[in-house]
Amino acid sequence: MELHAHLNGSVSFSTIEKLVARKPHLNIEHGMTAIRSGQRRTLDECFQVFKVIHQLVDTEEDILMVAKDVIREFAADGVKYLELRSTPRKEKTTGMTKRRYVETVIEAIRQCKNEGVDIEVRFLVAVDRRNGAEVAMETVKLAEDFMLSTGGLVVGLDLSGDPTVGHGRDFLPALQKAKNCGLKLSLHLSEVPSQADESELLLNIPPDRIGHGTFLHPEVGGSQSLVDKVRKHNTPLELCLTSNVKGQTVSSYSQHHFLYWYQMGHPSVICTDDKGVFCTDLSQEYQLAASTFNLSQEDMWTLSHKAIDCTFAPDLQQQLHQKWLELQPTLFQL
Ligand SMILES: CNc1ncnc2c1ncn2[C@@H]1O[C@H](COP(=O)(O)O)[C@@H](O)[C@H]1O
Ligand SMILES: [Zn+2]
Repeated sequence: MELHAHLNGSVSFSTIEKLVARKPHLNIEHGMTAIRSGQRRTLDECFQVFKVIHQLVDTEEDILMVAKDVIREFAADGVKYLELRSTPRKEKTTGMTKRRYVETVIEAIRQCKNEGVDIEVRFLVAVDRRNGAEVAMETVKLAEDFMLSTGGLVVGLDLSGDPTVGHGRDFLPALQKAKNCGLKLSLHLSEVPSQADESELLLNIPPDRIGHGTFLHPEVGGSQSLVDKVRKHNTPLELCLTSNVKGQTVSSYSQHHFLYWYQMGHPSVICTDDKGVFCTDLSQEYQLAASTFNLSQEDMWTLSHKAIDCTFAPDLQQQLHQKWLELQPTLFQL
């Protein structure tokens, strides 16, 4: 179950190579698009990496290839249900529009389905906080249109982008509108310190899931009132270990807030965030969680099983539970 994956952050090395071959004039090397093992960057530097990738992915053909490759790679890793998220982008130079951007991602999802790739994929339209409130409102309208026209493939809205830019209050009307029209909300919350006010405000909506939530609890500068709100609504957290450690918002794997929420029995879903940029995959994230927090195979199985209840596709949940039941004996003996 992969519930938090940004499309352009998930581009693998082999896909980057194909993109570089299409655009040699950009002089982009792989060191500029990924943060390797042992390397760390500030979150700010991570956002520079996304800019480089966006230069490489600027046509409909690129989006189609990238989305199909990413879906196939998640499937090859054993992921059975994927919620992809991406920020619709307009590119003047290539004529790509935001609408075509979303249509192309949907096309990639449909093509993978027709080709028999063993994975269910749903899409969240992303709002990049850098682009401000007006664009956010336009994005919600776009997401609503696609939710209605894609037969349930577009299921929600994500709020992401550089957390140090803008304030959540500016996005409240757009987020509220999204919620009212039936889009599920996954919000990046307290990814960096000192955002308790913003998180308080956004938790009142309330969102359907939380991305990161690194600094929500009192021990790291959040507050009990924030934790209480999250618990009251039983809002699942999407937790991305490598992303937080490589982006330096968490000092080491053992310090990751996974443990805080997991020990509380709160719905916590392990995700990759940006498997390409952070050079990881979902299996590796599960492995890291297991080895860092001394969790058994059974614990890990239960963690992935419980994630089914956190999806934005309730229509698929029964089918996924069935799949987990069938898969369990083929993987290991509990
Ligand atoms: C590391 N933590 C993070 N925090 C916040 N936003 C992030 C992110 N990682 C990725 N994104 C968001 O996803 C975009 C890239 O994918 P798409 O072009 O949308 O497919 C980034 O530009 C940023 O807006
Ligand atoms: Zn994210």
